Amino acid sequence: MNIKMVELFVIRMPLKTPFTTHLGNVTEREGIIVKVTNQDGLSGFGEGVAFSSPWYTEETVATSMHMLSDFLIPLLQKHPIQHPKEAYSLFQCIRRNQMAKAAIEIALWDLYAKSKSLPLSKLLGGTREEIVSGVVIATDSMEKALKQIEEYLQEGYRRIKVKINPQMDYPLLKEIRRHYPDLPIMADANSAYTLKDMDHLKSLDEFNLLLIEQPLAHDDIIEHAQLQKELKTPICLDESITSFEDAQKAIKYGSCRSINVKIGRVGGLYEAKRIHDYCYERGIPVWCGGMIEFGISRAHNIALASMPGFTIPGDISGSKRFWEEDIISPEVIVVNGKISVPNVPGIGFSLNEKRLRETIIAKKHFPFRN
Ligand SMILES: O=C(O)CCC(=O)c1ccccc1C(=O)O
Ligand SMILES: [Mg+2]
Repeated sequence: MNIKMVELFVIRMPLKTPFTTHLGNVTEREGIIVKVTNQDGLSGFGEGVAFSSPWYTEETVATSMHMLSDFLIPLLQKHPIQHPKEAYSLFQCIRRNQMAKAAIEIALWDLYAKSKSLPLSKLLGGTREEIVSGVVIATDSMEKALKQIEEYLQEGYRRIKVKINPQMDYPLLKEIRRHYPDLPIMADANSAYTLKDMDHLKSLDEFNLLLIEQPLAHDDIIEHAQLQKELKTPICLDESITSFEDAQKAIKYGSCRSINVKIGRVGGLYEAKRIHDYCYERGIPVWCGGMIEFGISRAHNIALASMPGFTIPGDISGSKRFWEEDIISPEVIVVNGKISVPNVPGIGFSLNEKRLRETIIAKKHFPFRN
């Protein structure tokens, strides 16, 4: 791919409103923007989606910077590749660290798509011209949740997801259903329950949820299979699926009926596409998850979600959901609940250099000798 330079930029922005789950509050977001430039002067962009602390997965911004700087970029320097799908096997000698791997792997996909003058969505096999957007409600009170839902519906969103936990589930969902009997609703537990809560979780079946996401342990697929046998509501796995093999096992053993595909959590677009293809062949619906991300990762999500198996609206909201001003230009906008898939080479959005300068807190560069 004739790489000439890789640059890493750590940026930081406050969220417009705090994002609250039973695992804590996110009020500020740090992330890593990756820029890969080739000999022709074309650049591809990626984003590292690990958080500042390891509350969602074990990775952090600092561990990602370490992996990228000391292992992943040096591997690429030593072993030139012809196609981005080779990065996945090149990185296999490093255990896990999926978000660090994805950060640079997706930049290679963007660069490759640009070098072939193809939209990334088309390169991946995407077929949609627009995708249905969804928005997540993550707040600490019923009143705030209802107010946010009303506002988002007014902005055009057509599907919501609410964060739940044993202290805040049945009454919250009951109240939302009372106001919106037909709204497509998902509930995401981020592992707030155990099998002891089986009867309690069964009581949520009455709300006709699209699905319940990751009710049990973050690394479990065994007990989820037990739970799915008893629940009418489809279980969707998020945290438990960190690779194609995890997805295969979860489906084989009946641990879930849908998968939340996050590019960062599974180590890149190649692996995300493999999970999609496997599920698509078997009629298992998938959807694209979110990471409170900046625009570069959001743009990659849009390309991914244009593939035919992404039949459930994802957590892909507009740039304005989290940011006063996003890091991309133009920003991602939601019109009538939908986002259009760009039809220009690569991810279809460029880096907003002014916003980068305003939010940057560290940078590093890695020249390549060819
Ligand atoms: O980006 C978004 O829209 C938020 C999606 C979300 O729920 C989330 C955000 C950060 C970490 C984990 C999760 C999750 O899906 O569990
Ligand atoms: Mg989740």
